[in-house]
Amino acid sequence: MELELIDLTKSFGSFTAVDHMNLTMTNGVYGLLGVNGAGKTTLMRMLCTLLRPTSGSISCNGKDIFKMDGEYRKLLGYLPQDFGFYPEFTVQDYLLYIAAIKGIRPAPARKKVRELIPQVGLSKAAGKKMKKLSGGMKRRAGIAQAMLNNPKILVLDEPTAGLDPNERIRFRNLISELSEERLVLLSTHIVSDIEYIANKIWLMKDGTLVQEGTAQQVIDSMPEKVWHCRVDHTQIPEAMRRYKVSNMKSEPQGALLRIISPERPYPDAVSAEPSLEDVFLYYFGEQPGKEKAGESL
Ligand SMILES: Nc1ncnc2c1ncn2[C@@H]1O[C@H](COP(=O)(O)OP(=O)(O)OP(=O)(O)O)[C@@H](O)[C@H]1O
Repeated sequence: MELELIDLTKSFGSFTAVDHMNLTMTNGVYGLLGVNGAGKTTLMRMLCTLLRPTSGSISCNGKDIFKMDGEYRKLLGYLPQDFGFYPEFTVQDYLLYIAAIKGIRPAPARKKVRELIPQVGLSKAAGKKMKKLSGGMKRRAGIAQAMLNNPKILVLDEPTAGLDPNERIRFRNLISELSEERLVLLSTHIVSDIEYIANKIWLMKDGTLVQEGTAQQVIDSMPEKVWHCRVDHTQIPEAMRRYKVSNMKSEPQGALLRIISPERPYPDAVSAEPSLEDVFLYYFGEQPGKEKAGESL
């Protein structure tokens, strides 16, 4: 399976949400990381043929996906950010209903639903109404609906939004399990969602890719260094103004700061191993010294 984006662009009026993106995906997990408004959903909606590009193309194994029509949709599973469900339906009925919409015949649909429910960890909830499920369970039901046609391409838009840490871990494991012999693209603005499971990470900002590679390659790409330093309480505001501070731990005698900076910020600062969180802050955090909106009011 190969998906190729060539010069892919989507504009809404004069605003360009996805700006001449070029990339190729094969089987494995791809993590699309970016802040709100980066263009992730727009990109995913184009990949699912729900939005037409303004220019450029997307091809699947060499064929234009917009010309493949039903053939492409058979290969595709999609979990939108806000997926609709019928609150009064049980999990099982909901999945059977979606299977019917997808044109899967009743007997194979029942078989697939029986297979998927335990796979997404919903065995005990199969007879529960959708409205009674926790956020994590709903998301898992959402993944199950995207998997009904056994898709070769699985697109998940912010699938971990609103999940608690346990549900996040469970979810990550599920994605890893599902990614065998499949192309999985998932978007998030939470680094830990993809740090350990994505074979490739894309950092997306203002409609373009600012960095790509394995977690380690993305970490190695950061041109600045990470420093640990202890400062007095009175120095904190100044440090926050001058530097990108990726973490601050307050202690009785001061604060332990994690700073991203090209040079040693304080004489006693010691250099630390950068993490993907630091890279995220480096590319997406506010510039030091910039006034925050409303600060002068
Ligand atoms: N139909 C539309 N008309 C006009 N502007 C749009 C439309 N859809 C998206 N945009 C704009 O395109 C930009 C990218 O939006 P998009 O939803 O793709 O970002 P995102 O990275 O998915 O963010 P989020 O995490 O908030 O969903 C935003 O500035 C958004 O306001």
